[in-house]
Amino acid sequence: MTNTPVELDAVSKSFGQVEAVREVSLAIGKGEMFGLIGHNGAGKSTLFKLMLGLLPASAGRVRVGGVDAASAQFRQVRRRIGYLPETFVSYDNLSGLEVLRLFADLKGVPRAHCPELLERVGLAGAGARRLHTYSKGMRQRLGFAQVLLGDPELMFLDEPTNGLDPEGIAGFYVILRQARERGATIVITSHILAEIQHRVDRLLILDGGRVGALGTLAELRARHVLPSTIEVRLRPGQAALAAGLLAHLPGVVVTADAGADTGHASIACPAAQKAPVLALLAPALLEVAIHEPSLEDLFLGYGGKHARTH
Ligand SMILES: Nc1ncnc2c1ncn2[C@@H]1O[C@H](COP(=O)(O)OP(=O)(O)OP(=O)(O)O)[C@@H](O)[C@H]1O
Repeated sequence: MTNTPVELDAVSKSFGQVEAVREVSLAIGKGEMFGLIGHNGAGKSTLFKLMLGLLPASAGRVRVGGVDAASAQFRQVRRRIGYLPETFVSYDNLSGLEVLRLFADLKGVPRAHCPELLERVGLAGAGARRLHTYSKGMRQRLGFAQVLLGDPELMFLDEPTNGLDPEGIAGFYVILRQARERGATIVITSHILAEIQHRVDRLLILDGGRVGALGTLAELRARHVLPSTIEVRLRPGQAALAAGLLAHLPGVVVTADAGADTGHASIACPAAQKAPVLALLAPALLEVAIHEPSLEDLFLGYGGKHARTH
């Protein structure tokens, strides 16, 4: 695959009056783990379908694997892509192993790989069971096994950890890490922002179908100056004084426990003020913890405002 497996150039998609995706331009590099987040109705699934060639764009150009997604040659590229839809649905009266074999045939992958794949996703003992007996998490695991058939160079995973237990989630990310080690490119969506924020290289926050923000978590933090939070415990009687001590520092807001003197204060603080705050409090400081703005904080500052559920 090319060095830029995904290239979107001013891509838009409308369904009647609804502009689901609006002028999105984006390039995802080979080996990148790329996160796509946005509120319900922000356009994530539509963008996935555009990148998979399942929907034609209304405007703009979609190139995946170096090939135009609207062209006849794209069928060849699609064979090298793994896709996990938001809900993995298959034939309920087939066993897990039979379903996987079916997908192996469709992808042109030897059936002999199927039992090993079931084992990798934690379904070794359940391959002979029919799908209608599977739990939600087991279906998701089977869907993931289907994605891994043929070691795809590019994976699109739509809320892949939905329904997985904590052990399943940890195992899932181990498999993704192994896939990346062999050079795979991964595009992932999730509503569980804490889970993906330290796992993706870059993020796109879709806001009402548009690019709300694009970059690494560090870049987004730097660009959209959100305060860090410094939690401190000070010597007895000092917490109430902290507010006065820090009052002249621009942008610093102190919230101290009222009433009981726990010595605890929470300080919202622009990045540039962290060192001066700590220097001023140092003589009275017993404990300190610094929390940087999370992806959730950033998200609520962008697309979070614009949920679209119609
Ligand atoms: N086939 C369709 N026909 C009409 N409107 C559609 C169709 N598919 C999506 N939409 C609309 O396009 C917008 C974007 O939907 P999309 O499913 O891409 O959002 P999403 O970000 O994946 O949402 P969620 O987080 O809820 O899965 C929504 O307003 C949705 O109602």
